[in-house]
Amino acid sequence: MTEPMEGWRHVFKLDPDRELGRRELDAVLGSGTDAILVGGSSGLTYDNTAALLEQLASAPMPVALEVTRPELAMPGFDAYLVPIVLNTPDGGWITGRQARALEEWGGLVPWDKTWAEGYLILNPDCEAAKVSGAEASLTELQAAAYARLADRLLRLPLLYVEYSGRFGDMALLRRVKRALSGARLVYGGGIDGPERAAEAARIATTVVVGNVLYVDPAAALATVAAVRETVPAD
Ligand SMILES: CC(C)=CCC/C(C)=C/CC/C(C)=C/CC/C(C)=C/CC/C(C)=C/CC/C(C)=C/CC/C(C)=C/COP(=O)(O)OP(=O)(O)O
Ligand SMILES: O=P(O)(O)OC[C@@H](O)CO
Ligand SMILES: [Mg+2]
Repeated sequence: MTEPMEGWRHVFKLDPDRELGRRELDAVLGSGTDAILVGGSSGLTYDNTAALLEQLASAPMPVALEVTRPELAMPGFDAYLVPIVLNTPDGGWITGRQARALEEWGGLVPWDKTWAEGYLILNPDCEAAKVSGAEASLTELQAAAYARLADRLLRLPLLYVEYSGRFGDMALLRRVKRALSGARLVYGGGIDGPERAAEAARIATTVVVGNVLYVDPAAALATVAAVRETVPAD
């Protein structure tokens, strides 16, 4: 991977703090998804993350870790993504915690497979918004301004529009897309089956499916084909 998420249209996000049966996990591994992202905004520990990594040992697709705590730094993943929350007034979640973690891990980070992930958190009720104090109720204009900031000023490789737990505003997502020139647009939140997956895939380059896997695995698995069959409208 020379660019982050290169070739990833559909991604399943697995949360080490939640249980997925072996049968469901095998179905994910055989689903044809482009990648697995291991992440969550609370309850992640070294032990539960290492255990999930072990369960994913036979994955035929890349397995990446969203590094949300310093103690999750561990070898064995194909890629590491470090979140930066763009829309929080609390600098601790923009660069503070990341810099402190790099004091400890900086010399060991595999930089050729590590990237920053600019997060625009837009569901005020999601855990990530609460944890990071994100100002998540944004107008289209405000969201597009953050997109330009990420893309043009900070030149981040990824912009992750995050509605975790709720399906987002697709008109806003389209506006964000138009504001980007180089950053890859990643969308996640509230995809509960193929229809919403296709809607998001018409706009975003990468579509992330999380919670539904734990409540309705069949609906989750059906999102893979839906995303693959959808051509993004530019
Ligand atoms: C081998 C080796 C040393 C590997 C190195 C790995 C590495 C790159 C280490 C670098 C160290 C480093 C920089 C670590 C970062 C530490 C850190 C504290 C970063 C801050 C992360 C951050 C901004 C978190 C805020 C919350 C957030 C944006 C989380 C992203 C994931 C997310 C939104 C998950 C969804 O959560 P979920 O639980 O599903 O939400 P719901 O409950 O609402 O559904
Ligand atoms: O869990 P859902 O709502 O599918 O969201 C996926 C992902 O964006 C969470 O970080
Ligand atoms: Mg989740």
